[in-house]
Amino acid sequence: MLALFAGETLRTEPSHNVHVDKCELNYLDWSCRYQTELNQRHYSAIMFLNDDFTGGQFFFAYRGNHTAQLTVQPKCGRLVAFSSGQENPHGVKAVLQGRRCVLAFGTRWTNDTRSYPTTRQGNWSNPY
Ligand SMILES: O=C(O)CCC(=O)C(=O)O
Ligand SMILES: [Fe+2]
Repeated sequence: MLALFAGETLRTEPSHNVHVDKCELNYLDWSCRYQTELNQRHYSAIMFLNDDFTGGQFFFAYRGNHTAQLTVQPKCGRLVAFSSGQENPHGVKAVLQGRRCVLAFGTRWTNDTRSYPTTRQGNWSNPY
């Protein structure tokens, strides 16, 4: 059953599909394709900037499917931080009403100062 409150839109598709920040997921076998790019993320964080909307929960998904394992209710000032690899597939449920604002951080912890190509070249590999 789906309850709809005043002003909400009927929307069920996620606002942000389940994904992994560090790599591109192949949804057929949930394997990861890594980029050898300097912008590859190691750690991610999301800061919620408001909570005057409905829906839009952040969730960590079970590996291998798109359902929520752990849901985080957006709250202004709340920070969710996690490592960016395959261990943390996540997404955002449908925003039903209002505007959802977040600040997304991505960090890369490495002493590696080599420069990497900024475009995908051939097969991707994980240098780490
Ligand atoms: O908006 C969010 O809560 C998550 C966004 C996200 O997962 C991302 O930018 O990679
Ligand atoms: Fe993400």
